[in-house]
Amino acid sequence: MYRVAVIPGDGIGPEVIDGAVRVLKAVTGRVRFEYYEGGVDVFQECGSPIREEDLEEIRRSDAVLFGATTTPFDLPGYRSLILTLRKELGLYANLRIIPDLRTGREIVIVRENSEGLYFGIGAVVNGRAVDVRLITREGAERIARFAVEQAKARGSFITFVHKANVLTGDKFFRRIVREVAGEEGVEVRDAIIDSFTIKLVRNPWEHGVILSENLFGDILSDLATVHAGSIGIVPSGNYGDGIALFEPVHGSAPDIAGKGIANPIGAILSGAMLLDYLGLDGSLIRAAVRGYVVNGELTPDMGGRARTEDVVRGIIGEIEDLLSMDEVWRDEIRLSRLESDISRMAG
Ligand SMILES: NC(=O)c1ccc[n+]([C@@H]2O[C@H](COP(=O)([O-])OP(=O)(O)OC[C@H]3O[C@@H](n4cnc5c(N)ncnc54)[C@H](O)[C@@H]3O)[C@@H](O)[C@H]2O)c1
Ligand SMILES: O=C(O)C[C@@H](O)C(=O)O
Ligand SMILES: [Mg+2]
Repeated sequence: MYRVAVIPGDGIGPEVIDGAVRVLKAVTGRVRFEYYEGGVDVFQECGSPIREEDLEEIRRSDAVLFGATTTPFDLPGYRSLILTLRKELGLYANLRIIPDLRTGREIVIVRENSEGLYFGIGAVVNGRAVDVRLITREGAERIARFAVEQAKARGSFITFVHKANVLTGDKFFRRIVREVAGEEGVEVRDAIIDSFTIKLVRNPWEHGVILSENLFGDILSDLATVHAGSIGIVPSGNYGDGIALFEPVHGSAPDIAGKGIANPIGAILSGAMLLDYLGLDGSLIRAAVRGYVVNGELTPDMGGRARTEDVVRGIIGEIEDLLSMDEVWRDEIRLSRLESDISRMAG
């Protein structure tokens, strides 16, 4: 039995995570879900967005499923929960897969997740504000290795997006990416961040594996979601050397929170990535989502009139249909339910 720590967060986080967990339960009985709170309320109680004892439990889990939290602009000492978790769990690589669900094409973005301007050193002194943009050799090498693996797995190349014509850190980062990729025989193409935004708008599917530092990767990945039809359907995985965390790319969307219309597909596809990570295979979920999107009513962000609940039920219905049709999946699910019953009986 795998232990998955679930952190729904606030805003639409709990709404989409509820759907993702129900979909995961429909495809596997081999996961136990354990819920944790986090965010501003926890910070006000204990000075950290996540309780220390919860963090210890989360570290002992096999993976994390995360929703989203709201980050106030003016709360002294507060650092967002997701940035805190990325740092505490050593999640240095953020893989964001922007799907075109109708054609099967993808935009693949590898975002350095622990350094750059998000490292966390900043201060205002004597009327001057400074944020340090940190790039280390160790950080650049490990994210370059991660991107190389992604490129090799896809038989593709890397587009390294930077501002090396201006920034010292990016000149350094670029040299290291070329060294690491060169050793593995993976091609690296240069792209300068500002003009690359035009290419990402015009020819989104032609850039192999897009690799960038933290802030550029954050912005590029939100921009790229436009090609998926909505940010609400884009999943991501945060990886390190230990545990991994899966989350939709979107935030807490306060403008639609509580209305029951959040698109749950990004969270559901993050659940599929989580299953892949556990070695349980997320392809049944992906097939069900593709099947649903072709015929089913979508949420308003994608021009439809469906509610979150309709989409979750529709995808679970697709899963049930696929299971009734497909021998292999049916046997796999039966086996996983059997294993779960045995492990429950064993205590
Ligand atoms: N991982 C995280 O916890 C995370 C990530 C990004 C932003 N945030 C936080 O979320 C809050 C809101 O940020 P924002 O407005 O810049 O970004 P956002 O992603 O929350 O929302 C941007 C726009 O996309 C829409 N949207 C997002 N997800 C959707 C979904 N699943 N279905 C339908 N529409 C969806 C929203 O309604 C909004 O119009 C901020 O406090 C920010 O700090 C948190
Ligand atoms: O700034 C962040 O990293 C939070 C959010 O914007 C994200 O994309 O994960
Ligand atoms: Mg972002």
